[in-house]
Amino acid sequence: MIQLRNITKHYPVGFGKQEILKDVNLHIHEGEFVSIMGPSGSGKSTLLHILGLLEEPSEGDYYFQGELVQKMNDKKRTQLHRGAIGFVFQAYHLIDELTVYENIETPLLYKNMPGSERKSRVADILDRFNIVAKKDLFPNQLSGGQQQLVGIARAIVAEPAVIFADEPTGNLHSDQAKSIMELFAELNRNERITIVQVTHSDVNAAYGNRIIQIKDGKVQ
Ligand SMILES: Nc1ncnc2c1ncn2[C@@H]1O[C@H](COP(=O)(O)OP(=O)(O)OP(=O)(O)O)[C@@H](O)[C@H]1O
Repeated sequence: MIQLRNITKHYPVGFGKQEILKDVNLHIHEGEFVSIMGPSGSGKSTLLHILGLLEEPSEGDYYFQGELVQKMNDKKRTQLHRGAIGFVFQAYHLIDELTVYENIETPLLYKNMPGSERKSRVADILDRFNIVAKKDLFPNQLSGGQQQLVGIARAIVAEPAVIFADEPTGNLHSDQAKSIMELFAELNRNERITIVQVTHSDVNAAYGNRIIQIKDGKVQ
């Protein structure tokens, strides 16, 4: 599903450049639940952003579902963002001015889905995540764990093939973290959604079926 070949990423620093990712080769198959681990600053988020089409690599080839990402036009990338890819951020990134319901509905508005289908999809997700009673509240009226649930609900409402999650439980208590991880494991197992998470936690990594270690920008 995902293949990286000789990916590098560097940023200009003074007259030189700082290498963040060095010659990364990676294969992620459909249905895997992969955890990316490594020390702070080793390039985990940078790698995840490249995988999630939020950043461009400096060199190398990235194939997503068999297609070379560099050759995709903006329309195709936008399509992938709206359909195939869900991204979950550590800091939730919900829209403060929208209610829980509206936040979750947003990705479906971009897909030109009929109103009745939109309503039923959002209702299903609210029900499944046990947040029906919160649907008219705004993000700042929710706990961190509830906000992250909404973030995940928004990421999966359009039924993506893959979810990229950057330390999704980084700001949560351990019991909240546990329910989020159980939810990911269930989505992976029952709905065959491929999951790639960045985590510092061995406990969270154990929910997946493969660990990718990264150190100094290199996959070990
Ligand atoms: N836009 C940027 N410009 C310059 N350097 C950057 C930029 N983005 C990231 N870096 C650098 O790239 C390195 C790797 O950052 P990254 O966020 O990928 O690490 P990480 O492994 O996710 O770290 P952490 O576990 O602390 O979140 C860091 O040294 C960071 O300063």
